[in-house]
Amino acid sequence: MQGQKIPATVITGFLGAGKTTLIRNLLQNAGGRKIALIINEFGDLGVDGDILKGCGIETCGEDDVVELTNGCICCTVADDFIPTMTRLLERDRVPDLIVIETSGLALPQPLVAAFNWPEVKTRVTVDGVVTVIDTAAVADGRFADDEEKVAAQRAADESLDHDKPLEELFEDQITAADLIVLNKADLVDAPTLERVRREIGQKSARAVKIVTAEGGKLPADVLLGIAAGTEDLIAGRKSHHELEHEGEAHDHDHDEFESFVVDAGAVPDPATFAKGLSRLIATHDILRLKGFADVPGKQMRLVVQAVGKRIETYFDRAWAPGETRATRLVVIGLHDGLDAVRIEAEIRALAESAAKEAAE
Ligand SMILES: Nc1nc2c(ncn2[C@@H]2O[C@H](COP(=O)(O)OP(=O)(O)OP(=O)(O)O)[C@@H](O)[C@H]2O)c(=O)[nH]1
Repeated sequence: MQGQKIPATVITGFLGAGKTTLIRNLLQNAGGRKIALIINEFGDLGVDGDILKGCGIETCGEDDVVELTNGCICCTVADDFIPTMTRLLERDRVPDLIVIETSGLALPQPLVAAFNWPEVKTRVTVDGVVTVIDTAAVADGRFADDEEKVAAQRAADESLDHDKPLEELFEDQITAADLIVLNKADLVDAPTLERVRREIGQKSARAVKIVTAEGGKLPADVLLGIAAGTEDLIAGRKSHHELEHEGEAHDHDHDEFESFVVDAGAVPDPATFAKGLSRLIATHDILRLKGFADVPGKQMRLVVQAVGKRIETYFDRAWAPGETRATRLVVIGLHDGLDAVRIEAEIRALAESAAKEAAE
């Protein structure tokens, strides 16, 4: 029994798996529950929080969305997460439910362990850790790290301890799960979905429930009310990093990943811009690119979302009065694979050439 503690649901999963999309859907089906959201992102541009704030769902006002952008939540527990939780719990009307979206690069373990801190433990319990998976990316082998590349990196720098960044992080997020969502089921056929389900089932040491979803659409009852009390169990779900450094005082970091923000000019022709971005993403092996674009003559803001080569653009809301219309994109990739100067110049050139084409 968890008594009257407030349930908190942790939504984790790799970059672009569909965490924000799933949360948006959950908010729409929240059945009047007052939900507070804590959103953590890798990169200096708060895109997810901004998208959720802009979604106009009644149960979720601007005050109910707290963004943590000072790095991955697993590394900023003491400085960011605990104070944020304390402030939430001091509010006049405490939420019925807290939903936490981790960054796509976060290890869920340190975050869940933080629910054992005295400030939080008496008031909140982790209802469940929901791990969202991009089924199409798994099917494409995105998380099976390139063994040759890993070996070359280690040979060049013996001190590297996170030698398989993508694969390990992916496995750590599965290890922490109380529920696994195979999202983007629409992008694969039925046999592929079954293959991925088996693969993920094998990676999970415990018999964790696996469900499939398209567009993160799942009934709220599937995601909520798991009543796992995960904070009491997390010590048994160690990450690769914790296993490697057991008994040592050792901080982990995210040095193997990098992000930067690009400011580009207005984009009169979103379709041409998106096509160019998709080519650029493939050339530079960018893991994730997202942000907003200014399309002249349009009242609405354009959202740009890319996960690997797959790119999506849509208008989400009108630019607010006083808000500066701008094109800003965050780019995330592996540290040794990103040439930030070139990528920035190429994105700017793409916006310019899209502008020229529209003018002709
Ligand atoms: N085809 C398809 N696309 C999806 C699905 N779910 C999400 N997407 C798209 O995938 C992209 C990333 O979705 P997000 O919900 O932003 O992913 P995220 O996990 O929050 O991303 P990060 O916070 O950057 O790690 C967006 O373009 C979504 O529209 C799905 O089930 N099918």
